[in-house]
Amino acid sequence: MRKQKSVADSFVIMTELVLPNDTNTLNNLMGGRMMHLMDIAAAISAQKHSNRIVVTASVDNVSFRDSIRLGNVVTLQAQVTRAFSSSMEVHIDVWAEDIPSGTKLKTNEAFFTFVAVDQSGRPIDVPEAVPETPEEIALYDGALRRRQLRLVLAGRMQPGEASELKALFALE
Ligand SMILES: CCCCCCCCCCCCCCCC(=O)SCCNC(=O)CCNC(=O)[C@H](O)C(C)(C)COP(=O)(O)OP(=O)(O)OC[C@H]1O[C@@H](n2cnc3c(N)ncnc32)[C@H](O)[C@@H]1OP(=O)(O)O
Repeated sequence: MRKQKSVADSFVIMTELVLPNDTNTLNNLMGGRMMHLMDIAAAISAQKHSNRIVVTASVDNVSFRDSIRLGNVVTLQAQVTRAFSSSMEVHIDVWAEDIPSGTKLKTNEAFFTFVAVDQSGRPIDVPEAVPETPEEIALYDGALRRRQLRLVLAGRMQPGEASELKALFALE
């Protein structure tokens, strides 16, 4: 039987201070730097779940609605939502905090997919991820639909095979 792990065991929290080297000429955190931080936090979460080396396979859309300012404290929270065979979906939330004014704003959210690999870079199976709280269950339930959508967009799945998407759009 496949090993099971609670999704909560993959929870990661990472905190960074936005320094001058991280910003553009408007003193806002650069998008690429933010993506780097998100990739690291999410990868650590996937590693905690799989106890394996992981590689980033895809990132779902990341939008930059609010800028993060020089001197803000950035908090990233990542957790595996669901594991498939060798791949894991990780959900990540990002907050920016201005400590002097005491304000904290959620600025970004994204889903990353990581694949666990062996020493030769070949995909290797990971434990099942078991959700427990209502929020974890909702993320778990939506993960198959998101997986099918990203695999169709990546040209790795035929739209006709995407059962969850067909149900969503009533394609037949
Ligand atoms: C214990 C360890 C300690 C280590 C302590 C170090 C700590 C330090 C922490 C810092 C950690 C930083 C971590 C950065 C992580 C990088 O940034 S890694 C660099 C960027 N990423 C890469 O270079 C990956 C390049 N791509 C690849 O290697 C291959 O395409 C992949 C992803 C392994 C897939 O290989 P493949 O031969 O196509 O395999 P295939 O069997 O077709 O698919 C395997 C799985 O991938 C999924 N997949 C493939 N493509 C996609 C896609 N586009 N979208 C979604 N899923 C996909 C498939 O659906 C399948 O999933 P399952 O059905 O098995 O669940």
